[in-house]
Amino acid sequence: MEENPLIIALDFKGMDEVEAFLEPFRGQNLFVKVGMELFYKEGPNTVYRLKELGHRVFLDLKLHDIPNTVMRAMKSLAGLGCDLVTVHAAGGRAMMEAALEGLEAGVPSGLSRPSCVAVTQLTSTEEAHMKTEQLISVSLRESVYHYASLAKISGLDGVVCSAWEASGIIQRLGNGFLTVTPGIRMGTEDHQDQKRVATPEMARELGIHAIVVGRPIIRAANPVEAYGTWMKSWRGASQ
Ligand SMILES: O=c1ccn([C@@H]2O[C@H](COP(=O)(O)O)[C@@H](O)[C@H]2O)c(=O)[nH]1
Repeated sequence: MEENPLIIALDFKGMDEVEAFLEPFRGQNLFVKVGMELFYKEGPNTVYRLKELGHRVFLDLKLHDIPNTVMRAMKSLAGLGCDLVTVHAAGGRAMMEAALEGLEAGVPSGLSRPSCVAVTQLTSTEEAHMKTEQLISVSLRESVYHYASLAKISGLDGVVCSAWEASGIIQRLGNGFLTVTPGIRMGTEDHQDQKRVATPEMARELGIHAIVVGRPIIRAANPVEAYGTWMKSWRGASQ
């Protein structure tokens, strides 16, 4: 993964909106995230078009199914040429190993396989809800650390977690294991449905590898200006 990317979540209804959003960024190579809304509407052409425009693509479909199904699905996704994909760690070790097997089998010759990271606990989850709804009795941090260890043992490249758990994961599993963190907001912003949030400066200080930012940039009045401001906060003096 390129040094500490800020990944823009392209949470749009369709490619028309994506093209309009990206037009003012022409000439810049971004790292963008395609989620379920866009992929379910537009399909693989989304990835082909974004790659043609020179962007890196995080295809965030959060696969969670039986190992055989995930293996076969990952084989298809690897053929699209995306750079990063996701599974849910709750699917278990056999499922995560199957995901990697599928990615390795499906990657076009001459390309390296997409990195694969596991979602631990969604950044919209609070500890109280995790305990009552998932019946997990350990702390949310412990649950995230457990899922992260499982992902590492399964051979994955890293995890999606919140900034609140990231430094603990890096301490436990090493700096080579990626921490990708959504739930990033400037101090004064509306958190919307995000619960475990941090600012870009905090994320940088915690040693996080990549942040994911959607609405604060894609819904900004001037997205190019907003992206510049966010990059400055995220990269600090090195920007
Ligand atoms: O735990 C998770 C996993 C994925 N996401 C995704 O990241 C973006 C965040 O968008 P914002 O608009 O900045 O809240 C979105 O696409 C989610 O699907 C996450 O938020 N938390």
